[in-house]
Amino acid sequence: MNIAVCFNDKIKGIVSLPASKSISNRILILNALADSPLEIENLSDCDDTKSMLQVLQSDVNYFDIGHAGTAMRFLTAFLSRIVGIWDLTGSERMKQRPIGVLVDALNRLGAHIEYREQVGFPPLRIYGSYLRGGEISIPASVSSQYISALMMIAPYMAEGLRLRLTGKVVSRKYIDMTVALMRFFGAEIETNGDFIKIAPLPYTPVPFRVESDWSAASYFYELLAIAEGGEITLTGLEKESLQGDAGQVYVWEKLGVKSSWQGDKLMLRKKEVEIRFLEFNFVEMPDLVQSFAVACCMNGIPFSFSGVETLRIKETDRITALITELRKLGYELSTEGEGVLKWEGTLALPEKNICIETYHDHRMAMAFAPAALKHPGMVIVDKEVVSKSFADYWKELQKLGLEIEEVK
Ligand SMILES: O=C(O)C1=C[C@@H](OP(=O)(O)O)[C@@H](O)[C@H](O)C1
Ligand SMILES: C=C(OP(=O)(O)O)C(=O)O
Repeated sequence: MNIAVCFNDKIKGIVSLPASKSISNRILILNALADSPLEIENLSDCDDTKSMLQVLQSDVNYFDIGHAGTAMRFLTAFLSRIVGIWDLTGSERMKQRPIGVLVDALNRLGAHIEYREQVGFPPLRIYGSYLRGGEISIPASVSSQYISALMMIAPYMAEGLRLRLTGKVVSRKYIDMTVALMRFFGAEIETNGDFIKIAPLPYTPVPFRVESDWSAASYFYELLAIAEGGEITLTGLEKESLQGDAGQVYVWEKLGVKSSWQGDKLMLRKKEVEIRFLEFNFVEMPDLVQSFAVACCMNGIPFSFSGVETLRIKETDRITALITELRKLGYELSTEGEGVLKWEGTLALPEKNICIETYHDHRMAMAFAPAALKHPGMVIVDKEVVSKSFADYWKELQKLGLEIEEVK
């Protein structure tokens, strides 16, 4: 369904954030490997976690995990050590998202995985069996999810795993999250720069509560950054978070949103904008580029964002999507090589009837919605797309004064 969106002038309220999908999908894998009988508290109810659960609870051997990158990558590794023949596929977009680095690594460690269509991409046929393990080098510049996937099954490889990361390491904070969660389940891991050593020591089941999602928090920061005034309370977040996206707090401060903890609640308030230009490297927080790009344009703050090369292989090519859709609102963005997205302040005439395409990407819908503060009545295509990570997104925005009208 497509919707026209606008806001009442007062942005004030309490927002309940969804559980982290990254943590949920890791804990499901760790729990399954540990054969844990324990319930996971506050597991995400998002599509990507449902995709993961559907596979882990199933008794068939053909799985379609839709758009869920973590499910595709983590399950490829997980299934390669479960005896049986498994077919793993996903959405049309998933078939364009590379997986060769992970498949090559697993095959070198003793797995047997074949491509069903295009070499290097899903769908896959996985002949699950015993994994020998050992030492390998793996390129770390495409997706950290390949590394997390290998690491999580490493305690169940006969020789354990010694991983040498090569090239530029992207999304490293997600690797750190994997290390922390594995240790919580009793794994023995030594890290030394880009070398990771994991002992062949099975996990111990532990009770676990999933914290709320810091990536989802970004849309409320963004909303307040664009708004004239207001106050938003976010619930469920951890201050000492396992999520790298918690680092966004300091960047929003520059854009005029101050955060303060009141017990376990995070209060967001307006303050003066500190900068006229935002230069930031997003290599550790790739999922936040859309929120910051829209916020900066709406506030007339030119920017240069580096570390964005992996955005081309996410749910959509997010670089092209941002350039195309922000152009409709009157902002001319450009790129510099593969790794930089920038806005030098060049304006164009906004379109009359703005209609934002979302390209099956939850973060396009979520990041563009706050722009309705400046463009009331703009249309967002396919409102349901948000369920990939945040099914109640529109409901939470409505608490803050969003009005939604269904349109054709
Ligand atoms: O491990 C994870 O949970 C994730 C890692 C990141 O992907 P890349 O490592 O492909 O950048 C991130 O963009 C994704 O949303 C979730
Ligand atoms: C990139 C994302 O997810 P995934 O790679 O897990 O599909 C995301 O949620 O922004």
